[in-house]
Amino acid sequence: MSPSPATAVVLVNLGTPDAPTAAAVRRYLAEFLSDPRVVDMPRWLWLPVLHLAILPLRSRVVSEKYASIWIEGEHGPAQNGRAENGNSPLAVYTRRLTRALQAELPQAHASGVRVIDAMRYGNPSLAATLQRLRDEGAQRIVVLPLYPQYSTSTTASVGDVVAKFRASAPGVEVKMVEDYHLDPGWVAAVADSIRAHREANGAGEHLLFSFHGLPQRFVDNGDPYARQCEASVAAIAAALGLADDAWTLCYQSRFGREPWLEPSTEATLATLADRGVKTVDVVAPGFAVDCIETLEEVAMMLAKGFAGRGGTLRYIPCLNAEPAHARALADIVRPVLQATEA
Ligand SMILES: C=CC1=C(C)c2cc3[nH]c(cc4nc(cc5[nH]c(cc1n2)c(C)c5CCC(=O)O)C(CCC(=O)O)=C4C)c(C)c3C=C
Ligand SMILES: [Fe+2]
Ligand SMILES: [Fe+2]
Repeated sequence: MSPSPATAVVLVNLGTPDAPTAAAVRRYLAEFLSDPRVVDMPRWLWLPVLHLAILPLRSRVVSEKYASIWIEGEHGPAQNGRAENGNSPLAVYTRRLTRALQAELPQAHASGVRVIDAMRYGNPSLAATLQRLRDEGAQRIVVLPLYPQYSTSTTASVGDVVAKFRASAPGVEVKMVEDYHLDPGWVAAVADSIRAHREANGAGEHLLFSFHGLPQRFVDNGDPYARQCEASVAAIAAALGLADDAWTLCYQSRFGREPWLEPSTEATLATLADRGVKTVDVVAPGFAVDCIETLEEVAMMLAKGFAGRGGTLRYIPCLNAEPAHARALADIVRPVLQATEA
């Protein structure tokens, strides 16, 4: 066997349950929702609420949603110590994107670069992946969180794991990409995916840019997420030459009772239906790959709700493992790799 390359790129996504069962969803949500970056209530208050009220109810309901989108028949070789979560769309597309990026980067470093996928929560664990790379002799690691827009709840949480690893492995150089919300290659790839959808299906009467939401309080406390979502959309709309009244930026996937970013995707669709709009295209440029929030919430539930109001919602898939996506990420990673070689 050839020795492992001394340079690695780690594509990090949020994470997903190992199976579409209540028990697996409970394990995953327990880890995810215990992260103070995600829910910042005092632990003594939040942990009892989480374990006694939220997890018992939500795990079963959400496991049925996962079951409705689980990808069948994907039994590729086990990679990166993965358990059986290979068939969650988020895991499948992240793994395919990792392979596509690997194919884009062969010449980036004299000794070759190994591209590997990892998850902030669940499997394959980011912390364990970084430790394994160190044990296998990696000297330089570039961590690329698959969040185009920076948020403390997502990117900074990956940063926490990276910071802990750095402290435990002073000999390894670790760089992390903070965001790529205005990267020209990424903006062009998203714009091209919308253009291709419009060429194939005709343009809908209105285009929604739907992003995962965040408590408004996070933004009030300085989280740049909403500003970066707005900047991404302005750049994508400009690349497409869209008129200002042809699109709306909105936020989906609300969780809990406090105010989240507005307007919500659901309320925006209701307003459009009331105005008599019949066809709406929805794209989700905050998600690198499709997942429960795009496939179940948007393409299934919100589409059903809009159909009930007499309209048609056409969901434009995420960039997933498209070659243009892998090329954009390669262009983002290459200069960081070169900077680590010096
Ligand atoms: C307080 C709760 C949550 C915050 C804050 C939050 C921010 C946030 N999340 C993403 C991206 C994804 N979230 C996903 C699922 C998901 N998110 C929450 C809650 C918060 N997210 C929950 C409870 C769940 C699980 C599903 C559910 O129970 O409804 C996913 C998909 C995971 C999958 O397996 O498919 C992604 C991706 C971002 C970008 C973000 C802040 C900007
Ligand atoms: Fe989320
Ligand atoms: Fe959700």
